[in-house]
Formats: sequence, structure tokens, C-alpha cells
Amino acid sequence: MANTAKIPVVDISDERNQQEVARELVDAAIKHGFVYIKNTGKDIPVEAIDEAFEISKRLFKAPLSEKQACSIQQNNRGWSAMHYETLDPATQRVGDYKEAFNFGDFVDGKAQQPIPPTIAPDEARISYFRDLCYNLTLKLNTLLGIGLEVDPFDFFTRAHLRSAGPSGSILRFLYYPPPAPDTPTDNHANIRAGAHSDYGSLTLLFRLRGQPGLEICTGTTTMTNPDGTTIEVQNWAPVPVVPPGTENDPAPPILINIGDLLSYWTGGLLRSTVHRVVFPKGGNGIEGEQDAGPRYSIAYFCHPYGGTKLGVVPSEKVKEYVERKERDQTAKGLAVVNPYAERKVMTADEHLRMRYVRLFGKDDAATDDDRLRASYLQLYEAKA
Ligand SMILES: O=C(O)CCC(=O)C(=O)O
Ligand SMILES: [Fe+2]
Repeated sequence: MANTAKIPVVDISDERNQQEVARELVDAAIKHGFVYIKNTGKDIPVEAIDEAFEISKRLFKAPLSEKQACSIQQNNRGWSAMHYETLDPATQRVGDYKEAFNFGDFVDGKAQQPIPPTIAPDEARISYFRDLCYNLTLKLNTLLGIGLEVDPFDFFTRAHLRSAGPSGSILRFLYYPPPAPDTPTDNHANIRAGAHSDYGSLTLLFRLRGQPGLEICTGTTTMTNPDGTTIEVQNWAPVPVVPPGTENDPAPPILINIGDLLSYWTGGLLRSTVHRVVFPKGGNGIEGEQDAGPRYSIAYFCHPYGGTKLGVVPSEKVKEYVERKERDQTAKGLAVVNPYAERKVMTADEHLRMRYVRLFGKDDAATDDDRLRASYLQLYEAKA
């Protein structure tokens, strides 16, 4: 049995004591940065998930010309071709072995971007699914507010309301084709999705039974080379689609992870964990997860309103954590960098732009402010 990730499964049903649910979610977000939401079919009906996967499969099978006509734009909407994205440029020699399609906002069930004709009749259903994801993220934001004892408890929720203004939220269909026979699958030359952390506040991830590949970084090990020099090697643990206790649920649990924005906003208290998607290695050791065929997943990346100021979160828990970390750094003789001490508080849009600058390596687009923020962020990306 592979050393699988020990991510908690939380049942967020309304019948449960919501204080308790909130505590469980926050504990997982602090410790793992990931948490499974038990799928009872109440928050997101199982049929809606099945439908979304069915549409996604048809979309990626559509003629290339249809997809190319919807190629991804500056606004991060549209189709991203095989190898187009490189999530881990430091390690990867070629871009990710995947295709993706990003959906931004819909208005009255209509996409505000070009849609391949093959799935044009499904627009309203995609919009409905995106709404279900949005509603679930509002509930999760409220629970995180309760668990962090933020005052007011709906502080995060309000920042994520559509009525607050446009955001970077994206519904993304992902397709990982089976590796071609000559494809090297050693994770360095070629990988389905390179190691990365997500950019926004929360990500919802839907996966299919029998389609493994997601792994989380659980830490690093220092290795000594023959010449005495040392290198840090990342340790990886597969994330089962169907963790123990959920085998009889109507659908696999929805996997939630904390993104960099929420980690930054909470001074690093909530953890944004690095993850990646690898090719099947003759099964990953998890019972029932042996599939070497194509892999489909669906992600919903939740972002607050673009103008949200990522200043101090009104929570004693966050404040105590930031102060404790500063004391620890001082005791270790390390420089103390307080992100809240910036002369101008960064907004959600600025945070996202900073990440795009890094993803696409366009440093010429970066301003001094971007670089300053990047240096602050590095501190919070030190996944202690
Ligand atoms: O496909 C997956 O399982 C994960 C995808 C992912 O991490 C991402 O798109 O950010
Ligand atoms: Fe991700």
C-alpha cells in the first residue's frame, strides 16, 4: 500500500453542529491545506457532477479547430492546448501533458466568451454547475470564518459575493490524455500537471473513481550527494479519489484545497500545499485506482472580488499566529517581514497578476511593486 496522504474527510451537512464542522475544516486547512468534503449529494447533486463530466468529455473530443477558435485569452478564459501551461518551470522540460478549458462568468446562463459549437447547447447546464460550485464556496468561506473566529463571521463570504464585483473565479474542465507509447513518464521530462500551489482562495476538485494521479507534497528530505553536498528532495503522497469511509457514498468526496491568496491573507496560518498530477505508474498502490487511460477532472478556482484588500483579517487566531511567527523568527535571528506593513495593501487582482507574471515568466511586465510583493509572498510560501 502506497503511503497515501492522510487528509481528513469532513461532513458539512446542515444537520451537523456547524461550529464543530467549522473547527474540523480549519484544523485540516492549517495542518494539510487539503480536506475532503463528504459527498452526500446535497450541496452539489451527483447528477450535476455526472453531467459536467459528460459535457467535458464531449468538449475535449470536439474537432481541434473548434477548440482552437476558443484559445485561452489574457482574461484566463478559454482552451489551453496540450503542453501550453508549465506549472513547474524549474523542473519541467516540456509543458503539462493536459488540455484544459476555463469558463469565466455566465450572465443569465450565457457564457461571456467563445464556446465550441459542440457544447453550445450545454451552456445553461455549465452555468448551473458553476453556480453550484460558487454556492458551495460561499458556504465554505462562511465555515472558515466561523472556525477562525473572524469578526464578523461572514468577512470572507462578503468578499466573495458576486454582488461585490468581478473576480478571477474560474470553472476549469481538465483532460489528461493517456500517455503516448513513446512518452517518458519520469515526472521530470514529462508530467500531467507540474508541482504548483493554487492561486486563489479555495479550490474545489472533482475526480472520477479509478482515475488516480494527484499527489501532495508532504515535506522534504535532505539527501547527501557523494561529494558531500546536500539537496532537498520533495516527498510526495498520492491522494486517493475514494478515501476510506467514503466507498459507499453516492459519489467520491469533493476535494478542497487552500490557495495562495487565502494563505497570504491569513498570514500563512491556512496552508497552501504544493501538489501535482503524475502519470499512472502501473497503479499507485491504492486499491481500485489503476487506470492507465485518459483522466478527467474538474476544478473550481474561487477568488474574492478583484478589489478586495488583502489586509489584516479581523481574527484573534490569525493575529496570534502572525505574532507568534514573528517572535519565532526574531528568536532565530531571521528578518521579520510583515506583509501587512506594506505601504499599500495588495488587492486580490494584484495578487493574481503577480502569480501570472511568475507562471508565464514575463518579468518585463512586473513592476517594482510586483517584485516587492513577490518577496513578501515567498515568506508565506515557505511551507513550514
Ligand atoms: O487534475 C487534478 O487532479 C488537479 C489539477 C490541479 O491541481 C489544478 O488544475 O490546479
Ligand atoms: Fe492545483
